[in-house]
Amino acid sequence: MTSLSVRNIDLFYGAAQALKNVSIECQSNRITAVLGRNGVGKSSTLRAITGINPVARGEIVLGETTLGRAAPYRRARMGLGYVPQGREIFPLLTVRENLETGFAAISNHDRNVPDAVYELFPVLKSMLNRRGGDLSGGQQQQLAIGRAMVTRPKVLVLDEPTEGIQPSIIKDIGRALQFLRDHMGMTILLVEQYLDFCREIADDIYIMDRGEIQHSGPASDLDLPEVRRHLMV
Ligand SMILES: Nc1ncnc2c1ncn2[C@@H]1O[C@H](COP(=O)(O)OP(=O)(O)OP(=O)(O)O)[C@@H](O)[C@H]1O
Repeated sequence: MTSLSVRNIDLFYGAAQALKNVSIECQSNRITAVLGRNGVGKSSTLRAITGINPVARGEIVLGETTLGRAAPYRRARMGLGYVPQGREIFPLLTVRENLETGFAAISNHDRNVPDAVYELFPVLKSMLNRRGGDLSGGQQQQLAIGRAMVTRPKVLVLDEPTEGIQPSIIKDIGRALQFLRDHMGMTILLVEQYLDFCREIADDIYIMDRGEIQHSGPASDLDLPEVRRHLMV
């Protein structure tokens, strides 16, 4: 059981500050959601956590380990799984090959696809030899989560897993994330614009606006009018 702490991070793109003093506590075995409109800094937060973009200030701690300047592949080996925005499936590789790209982050004797991937997403098993690019958006999202599961993450971070996906598959994805929390001991952080999905599956919710955390607390205590005010364009 591993927690993830984001502590007082600042992140810049050139002179533009995208994140200001952002702190997020993801407790072990809980689902934490960061909600916010387009462009408020959600993806930047995940790119700081995964090490794709360096932070100018603050620290990120995975379990007991401060990540410092560790490269993304090292973070993956330490147990950090990442499902990027837009899924980043390889369109010309098969479903099986896409899943196997996760092997790069793990040691030789773990190089297999866990049964749980096919139990959670049976459609992947039936489409193993199809090209990634032939899958629907929802199937690609399931494949992206399956690929992250291949790396046996202790902490899984997901960038807008419901984006562009039909409601029935959103429900499947919500159930899958709850299964990973409840039965595989994963700590989950997701960023989203879809309030109802977060209220349904998250334990803790943070609201982000203009690069800053504006509000946080247990999902059961959400001040809905305040949250909707931050989510309005
Ligand atoms: N590579 C980059 N170079 C310069 N500015 C960037 C870059 N990536 C993001 N930004 C800017 O940083 C701010 C935060 O963007 P970010 O993508 O983190 O927001 P977001 O909340 O994830 O939005 P979205 O839902 O559109 O992905 C925005 O003003 C955006 O234009």
